[in-house]
Amino acid sequence: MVNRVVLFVMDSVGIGALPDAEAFGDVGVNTLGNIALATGGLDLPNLQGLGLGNIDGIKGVTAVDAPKGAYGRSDEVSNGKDTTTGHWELAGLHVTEPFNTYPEGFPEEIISAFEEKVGRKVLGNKPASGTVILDELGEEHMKTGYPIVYTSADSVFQIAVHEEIIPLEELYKMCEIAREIMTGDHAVARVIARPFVGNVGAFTRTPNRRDYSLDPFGETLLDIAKTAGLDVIAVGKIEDIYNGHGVTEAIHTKDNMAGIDATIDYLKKNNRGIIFTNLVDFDAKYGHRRDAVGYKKALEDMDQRIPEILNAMGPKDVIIFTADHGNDPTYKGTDHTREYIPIVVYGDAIKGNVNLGTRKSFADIAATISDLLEIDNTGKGESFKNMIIKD
Ligand SMILES: O=P(O)(O)O[C@H]1O[C@H](CO)[C@@H](O)[C@H]1O
Ligand SMILES: [Mn+2]
Ligand SMILES: [Mn+2]
Repeated sequence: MVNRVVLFVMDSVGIGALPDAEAFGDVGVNTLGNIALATGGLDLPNLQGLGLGNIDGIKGVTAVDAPKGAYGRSDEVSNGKDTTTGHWELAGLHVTEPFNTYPEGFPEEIISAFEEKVGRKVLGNKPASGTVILDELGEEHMKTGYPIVYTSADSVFQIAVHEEIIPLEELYKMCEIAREIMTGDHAVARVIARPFVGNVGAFTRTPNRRDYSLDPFGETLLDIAKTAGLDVIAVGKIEDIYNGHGVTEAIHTKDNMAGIDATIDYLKKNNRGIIFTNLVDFDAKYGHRRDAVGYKKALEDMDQRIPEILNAMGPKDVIIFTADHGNDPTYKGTDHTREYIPIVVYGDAIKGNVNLGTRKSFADIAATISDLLEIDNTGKGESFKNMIIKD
């Protein structure tokens, strides 16, 4: 009997190119493997003890003799390599129609509608790295008060403003306006507030980022669990990714360590259902910034805290460590990479040393969680509960 599942997403921690990676512009990508190569190796004793290094085809971490958990990797059915797509598939949806992207910037009619509604002109309107575009346009923004609008290879409409030039409330209002415009034919996966502070040449982004997602197009694992009367606790940006759907309680955390703290706090509380955590620093602070050394340290810092997480678990708790896409910091550009995700499952009720092989869809995780909690499933994905549960 399983009472609670912790679904722990290490954002962007991919483990090697998917068979179709080339169609996404990704050749030879391997977030974990290439970080290990570039930095002289990864020290992840706790994840390795659970079986991370035993996963088929994994590079950069070593296998142990008798891993304490079940382990595997998964292919992605959905047509995309962004956070929304990855998380929706993890929760049991297949995103076969990719979200709109804007490699040439947003069309004139979109920009003019936005400018008219917010009462300001905009700067930028092109794909860019969020830190590079501040260096380029931050000063002009401070002089004119025009928000910086930019996108990336992801399906995103991002608005960057200096917190002392445009108050946060106004930025959030702008995002709501953009969210209304970017629907229908221009359904973008996310509108994102990207506030920053500081002086010219030394701008830094603040934790007041906010994501405005589309509603999931179908019922997810979260909705099903909530309807069944279970707790669905969202830690980090999970609440945003599902636009609040199926979430019963949420906490937004400022960094990976705070996300781990919150997960442990919730594990110590009396709840039943799903604790769904996203640790985004791997992606936002190191993957997109192509900082392999920083990424390595973030991974090792997380690994050091795994014993604390496991100690907070009770006999009816199960934890699943996984990811949503890759973001190889050694690869060209600054975008995500199309990769396998790792799956490591651990708990008193779970058999150790079980190889789950290569799963066909991230949705297998949703199906397995449904099965473990004895609730309905979304109809996508195949449960591997029978392989992992102790008799
Ligand atoms: O370069 P920054 O602004 O961090 O952008 C990254 O963060 C956004 C959301 O994931 C995507 O656009 C991605 O490219
Ligand atoms: Mn992500
Ligand atoms: Mn990202």
